[in-house]
Amino acid sequence: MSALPLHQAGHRFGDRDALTGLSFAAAHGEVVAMVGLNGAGKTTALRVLTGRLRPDRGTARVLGEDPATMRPTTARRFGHVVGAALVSGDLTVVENLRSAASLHGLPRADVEHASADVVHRLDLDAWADAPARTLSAGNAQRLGIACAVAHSPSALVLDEPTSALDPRGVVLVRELVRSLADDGAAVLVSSHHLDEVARVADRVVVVHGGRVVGELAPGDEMERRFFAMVLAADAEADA
Ligand SMILES: Nc1ncnc2c1ncn2[C@@H]1O[C@H](COP(=O)(O)OP(=O)(O)OP(=O)(O)O)[C@@H](O)[C@H]1O
Repeated sequence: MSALPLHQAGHRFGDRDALTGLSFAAAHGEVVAMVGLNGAGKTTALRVLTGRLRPDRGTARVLGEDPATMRPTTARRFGHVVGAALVSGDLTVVENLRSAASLHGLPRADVEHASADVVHRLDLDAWADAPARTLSAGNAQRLGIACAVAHSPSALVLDEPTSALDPRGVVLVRELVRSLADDGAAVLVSSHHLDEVARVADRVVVVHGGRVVGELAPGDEMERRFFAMVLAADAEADA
């Protein structure tokens, strides 16, 4: 079953079309990457999926529900980082994680273990007792992701999750995302890095001009095929 479908989603900011009939889905057990040029519509699509924007047309569903009116029981099975993460600067890394896990409804008995586990998986051990506001940009990004996954969500949406990360962080996030999908989660990430998504994604969706213009199988010549799709879409729009 598809956990994260968008169907013919449209959204306009003033006189600017951000989404122009965007459709795709991520199923349980798969990692789908959305790639596209700056301004293609990736973040707008993810904001629709997290309920922060209502599409002007079309539909979005997360775990079978409209994200804007999602029941709390469903929201607890969802994790996302799109824009600012749900992190308090005054709380320590571990306190933030306990808080995020509890807010997502993790049983009290499991909160401690889940928090410690994700701290370790994202190599934040040395910062466990540091206030979040003292973290470097890369470690703050790791913490935001950690807070989104501590409850082992069934659906996960991450906007450019490795933009501030060092090469080790990139590998750790890749392993984390992969293991969540292997455990059955539907994962959707946006990225600018074709070589990186090729390593983690089952499918790579190309967004251009607010819609999906093709799909790349991870592998050779992704860059060439990416630009061929984008140029073909531009030529079609100009015709
Ligand atoms: N709040 C806003 N107000 C007006 N226009 C917006 C707003 N947010 C996005 N846009 C416009 O919508 C279009 C899609 O933007 P979006 O941020 O979704 O692109 P993106 O693919 O995430 O880009 P990037 O790779 O640069 O992050 C762009 O033309 C952008 O200028």
